[in-house]
Amino acid sequence: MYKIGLTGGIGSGKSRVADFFQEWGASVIDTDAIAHELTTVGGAAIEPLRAAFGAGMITPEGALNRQAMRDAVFRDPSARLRLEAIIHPMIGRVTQERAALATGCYLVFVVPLLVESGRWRDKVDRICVVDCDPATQVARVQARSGLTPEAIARIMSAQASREERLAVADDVVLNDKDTSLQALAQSARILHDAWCTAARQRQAGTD
Ligand SMILES: CC(C)(COP(=O)(O)OP(=O)(O)OC[C@H]1O[C@@H](n2cnc3c(N)ncnc32)[C@H](O)[C@@H]1O)[C@@H](O)C(=O)NCCC(=O)NCCS
Ligand SMILES: Nc1ncnc2c1ncn2[C@@H]1O[C@H](COP(=O)(O)OP(=O)(O)OP(=O)(O)O)[C@@H](O)[C@H]1O
Repeated sequence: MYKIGLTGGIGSGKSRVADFFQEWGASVIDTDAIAHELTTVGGAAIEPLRAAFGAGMITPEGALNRQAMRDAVFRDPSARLRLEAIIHPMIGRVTQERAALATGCYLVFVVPLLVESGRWRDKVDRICVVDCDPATQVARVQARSGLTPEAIARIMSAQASREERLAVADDVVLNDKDTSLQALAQSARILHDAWCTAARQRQAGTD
């Protein structure tokens, strides 16, 4: 199956762009959503996280205390690495299981840390970056979550830079402060059409 790795910094608009591709017939696997499933009440990561970080990181209901974990890991890189060492292999396994079942004209993996992980280049046909200026990222995340600009800056400093992402991109969707949702849909549509064509050509070549 033709595979796309879709990435971008926090608040760049990855989920919005992935929603368009899904509406147009692609399969979408969102690793952020998988991380949330693993850390909700009864999620497979809860007990390993309780053992590694203590009961204070788990809510009375049995979900991950996201605010406490956010405060811990984006202030302390060693804590972030411990969290990632537990949860990333789990995310990887679920991602593989879902990819094996995927249908549609092509498959999109939404991966916030695609560039950082360095493990995706050989797993996808195209790397697509949703590109956004950092000030707009901060404004969008603030509007969505109410996090302070300082908290958002800490998260962004744990991520690749705009330049590092663009350096590995095969395709770029610009989604900066002047990009309307209509313009975003238009640029996404151009990529969708190109990927469908490439996927069909690949299929024809293997028939
Ligand atoms: C630290 C946690 C609990 C904070 O939860 P919160 O609800 O505030 O954020 P959420 O999970 O919705 O993530 C929002 C965005 O933060 C950024 N982010 C999340 N984890 C990381 C990370 N380890 N490094 C850098 N940025 C990250 C991404 O841009 C992501 O889209 C959560 O982000 C988490 O469990 N992170 C570890 C899993 C992970 O690495 N996820 C991202 C890639 S799959
Ligand atoms: N071009 C745009 N015009 C207006 N709002 C936008 C635009 N692009 C994205 N947004 C809004 O900005 C917010 C962030 O977008 P989105 O959730 O798609 O980003 P993301 O890259 O998936 O972020 P995260 O990494 O935090 O999950 C959302 O509320 C979304 O609706």
